Amino acid sequence: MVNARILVVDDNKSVLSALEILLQFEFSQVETLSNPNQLSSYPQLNEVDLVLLDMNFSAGVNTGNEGLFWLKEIRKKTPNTSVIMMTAYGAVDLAVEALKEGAADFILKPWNNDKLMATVKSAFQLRQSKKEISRLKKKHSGLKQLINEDRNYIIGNSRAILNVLNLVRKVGKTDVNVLITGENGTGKELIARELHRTSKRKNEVFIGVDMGSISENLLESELFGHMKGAFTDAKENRMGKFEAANEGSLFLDEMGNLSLQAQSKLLSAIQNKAVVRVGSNQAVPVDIRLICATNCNLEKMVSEGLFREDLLYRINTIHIEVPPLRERGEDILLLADFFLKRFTQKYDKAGLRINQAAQEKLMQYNWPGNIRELQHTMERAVILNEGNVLKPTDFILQAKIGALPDTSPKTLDEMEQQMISHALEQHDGNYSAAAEQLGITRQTLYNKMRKRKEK
Ligand SMILES: Nc1ncnc2c1ncn2[C@@H]1O[C@H](COP(=O)(O)OP(=O)(O)OP(=O)(O)O)[C@@H](O)[C@H]1O
Repeated sequence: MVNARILVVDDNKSVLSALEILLQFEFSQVETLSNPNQLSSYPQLNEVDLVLLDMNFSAGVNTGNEGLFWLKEIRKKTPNTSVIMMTAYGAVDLAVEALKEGAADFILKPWNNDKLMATVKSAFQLRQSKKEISRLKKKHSGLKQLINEDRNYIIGNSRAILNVLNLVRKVGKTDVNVLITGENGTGKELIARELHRTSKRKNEVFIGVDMGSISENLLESELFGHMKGAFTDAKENRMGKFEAANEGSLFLDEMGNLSLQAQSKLLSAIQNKAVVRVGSNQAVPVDIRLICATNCNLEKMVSEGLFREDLLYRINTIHIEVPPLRERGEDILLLADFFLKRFTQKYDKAGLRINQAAQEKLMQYNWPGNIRELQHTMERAVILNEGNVLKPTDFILQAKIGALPDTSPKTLDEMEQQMISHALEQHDGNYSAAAEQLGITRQTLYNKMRKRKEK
């Protein structure tokens, strides 16, 4: 028994009862109606799965117009309900017209029971498939929204970041491939998301792949997908990131970590605008906007034979360089404040602020880990602080020597700056104590700090 609600509309009572008896064998709910005028107020018509509708109601009239009229009415009221037309006059042109108006199928009277049942069942299945498609479409668009959710804002007021954002706005609208370079933690992924958000693909997905974290033997299947049985763990067919990003943007991070073999496979996918799943020999076309990122100098890698020049040429139609945080001095406090707000909210520590000396400390540090390091530093400070004020000692800035660019002072000026920072840090931002340790007056220390800010 199929769980479906079916309504038969015909002014001939014997047709109604014959069809009711027949259909009840297969369908759980069969209802009948002899007057189509009652269709407009029929209870929960939108929950009827299928209507079997006569084409001619007024005695002696057989143009089919009445049936077509009621077909249109039903389609208007409940577009998802399937309608099968019934007529004793098998005019083909009438059938075609009804189908054009959206009827699911056509039955001729007198009907053959088996044929009628087959027609009704397949119309019902079609309706179920349409319902499923519309449910999946809704789910798909909900998922896309979730994936693209705008969780991150690009904070910054420095000339350097404003230039980058300006370029993003210009390039975002186009469909060109973009290469984003910059040190770790400078915000390359955020820029990539912004490019997607400002593009015409913004309602499609943004798929990110960290090329550095995928092992060589899995890379091809991750990017291009695989067929069931292609290798031991391939238990079923799976699409890769290229196919998943179809019509959207594909962000390939850590491009400098790709082996030459992987580079050549990637190049062929980009050139052909198609991928071949591992274990298949069929090319699947893909339409993606490619955004790549790296902290490596790919040009240098090309000259050393470590990166394919033709691949570099393909991926860097536009090159965006994201500046390190130390070159965006005026953004440090802006970002610190942004993260302070985020983490005081997250850890329920409203009212926490950063004092002047701590601000100096943040300003003077050179942030080798860039914005990610600042973000972690702020989070740690907010978690560990037990008062209302974040002081220099709350900020543990311990750049690991190996991971640091060379920060040893190269000029007298730099050495002085480091000594001042160190003294302030040791004395928790207390200017008098720091000045005493440095063997200068408090005023001289102030003057030096002021001059430094003016530079
Ligand atoms: N301008 C910014 N405003 C606010 N948050 C930022 C900004 N730039 C980066 N961030 C945050 O800093 C963190 C690091 O950024 P992101 O991951 O984009 O850097 P990345 O350059 O891609 O790093 P990696 O090279 O390590 O992949 C993220 O949490 C990001 O949200």
